[in-house]
Amino acid sequence: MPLFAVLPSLQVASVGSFVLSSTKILGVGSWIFAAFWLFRLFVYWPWRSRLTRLPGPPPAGKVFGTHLPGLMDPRVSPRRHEELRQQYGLNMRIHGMGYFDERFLTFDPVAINYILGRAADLFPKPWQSRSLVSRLVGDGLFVAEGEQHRRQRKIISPAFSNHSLRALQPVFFTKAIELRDTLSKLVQNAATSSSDENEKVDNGLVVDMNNWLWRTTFDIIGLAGFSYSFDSLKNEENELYVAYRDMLTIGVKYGFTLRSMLEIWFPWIGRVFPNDDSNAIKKSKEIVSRIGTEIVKQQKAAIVQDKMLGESGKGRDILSLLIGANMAEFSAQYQLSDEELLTQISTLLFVGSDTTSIALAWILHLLTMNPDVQQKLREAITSKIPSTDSFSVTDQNAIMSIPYLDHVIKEALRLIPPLHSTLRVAAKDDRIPTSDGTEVLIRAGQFVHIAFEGFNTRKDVWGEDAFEFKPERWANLPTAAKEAPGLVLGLMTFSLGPHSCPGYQFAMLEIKALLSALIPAFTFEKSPKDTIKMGNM
Ligand code: HEM
Repeated sequence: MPLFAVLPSLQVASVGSFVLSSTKILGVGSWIFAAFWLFRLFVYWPWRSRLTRLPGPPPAGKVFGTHLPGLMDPRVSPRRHEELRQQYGLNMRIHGMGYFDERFLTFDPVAINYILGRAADLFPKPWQSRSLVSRLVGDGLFVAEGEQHRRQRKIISPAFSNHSLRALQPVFFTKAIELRDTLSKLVQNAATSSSDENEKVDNGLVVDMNNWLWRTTFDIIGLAGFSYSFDSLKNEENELYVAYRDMLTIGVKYGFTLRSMLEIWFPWIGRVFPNDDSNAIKKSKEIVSRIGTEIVKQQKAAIVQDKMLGESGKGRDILSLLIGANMAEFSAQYQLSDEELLTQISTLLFVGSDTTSIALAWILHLLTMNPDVQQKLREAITSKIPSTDSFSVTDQNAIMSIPYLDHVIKEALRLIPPLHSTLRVAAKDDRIPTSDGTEVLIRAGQFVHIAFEGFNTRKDVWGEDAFEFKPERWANLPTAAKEAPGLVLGLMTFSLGPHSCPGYQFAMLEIKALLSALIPAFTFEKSPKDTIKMGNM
């Protein structure tokens, strides 16, 4: 009724009553909209969901009860996943934002292969999480879906080939040695000076390894990614370094606020009501974009010049290989615009530095908890090369094929994957096959949780000691672990399918170079502050 009463009055309204009538319409419209959503949320969705048929933990509360905190918080999630798996099997139903939001949680290799193998079309990343990342780094490879993703992936793949990555090996070792020498100086200075910003303990020094590793991996991705020198190991003043670090720090903090969630649905809020955080992100993005555009321009010019001189392929960093592939004739149908090339720089910084530095920090942590493994690793490295002061190309190649080094890294990546899970959403109603031959019926719009850590620590695959750090297991893997299909390096850590990590070999080479410089030079112990304590050998 109110709707009928309002509509005619609109046609004859004076300015004043027009405002009044519009307000009424808005009010009524909002109520209809809200009623529609409530009906959809509390009646239609639960009614149409078929995940109810799956086993799963009881609802965590009446209306908005959720299982997410236990599954998303890495401090508790590994054990929680194991509990759930033991109680409900490989495939289960969980609740996301409330009882109405039924989601599919799976540890089943058949289901995961089906979902991630069709990620681009049938199970894309949810637009909400893509929008969060895209606001920081643009629509690069990590965010793109469908045809846009296929094109970008096709062009970027050759840059991650074995051959291309081997050519980057010297960059990894140069930076690894620089880090080692910088830390050595810190330890030596601490021994001779009476005061130091780092805390001295016994024969060593407490050092914030997170910070040093992040600076090193950032320098490496700058040089190997696009021949750009951040030199952050020397100081943290480079304009692009500061801009990117600020953007990421604020972005991660900002990403979990109510305002940021609202901005996902109503992006105009950020434009109409800017605040300090959104201004800082905007400023950082402008700097990244300005310097990134210059880098793309220079690289393009260098490639054109190389071609004219008949020296194509001189540039060996990821971006130049990418631009080279983009300019090649075979790629005409996949060609990326300059804007897309620019977003690949932000994407490389986003996915290529933090992940590796987090992995390294956890590896060092695990080595402090297992001094016997640390010692064995040291011996494995020093027995392979004559001197660890510098690394010849022969030494570098020898290091890359030390089995125990490989096993230590894979075991750490198994136990503590830097990205602990991924989320997908069903683009349409579908039937997901499972390993027991049944099918899970999922409705369009329902979320799928794939927990990398939960998959990597399945006791039925890895054995009762699945939660223990045992690099030796990689010398003789259980049959079930060997047989899991489609995995990268036998792990779920790098995901699988069309969105799997193209940088996994890059990361392995980089981590190997850094460990082989650090482990022979220092002993790492757990510090009283729970940071990693480091002492001279
Ligand atoms: C230990 C280190 C690393 C780990 C654990 C890791 C893990 C992952 C995972 C799990 C994904 C898929 C995410 C998802 O689908 O939700 C991913 C994507 C990606 N990673 Fe890595 N990554 C690492 C290092 C690197 C490095 C060093 C690079 C580049 C130099 C890189 C480049 C990428 C790119 C470009 C994507 C997006 C791929 C796509 O969507 O097609 N990653 N990574």
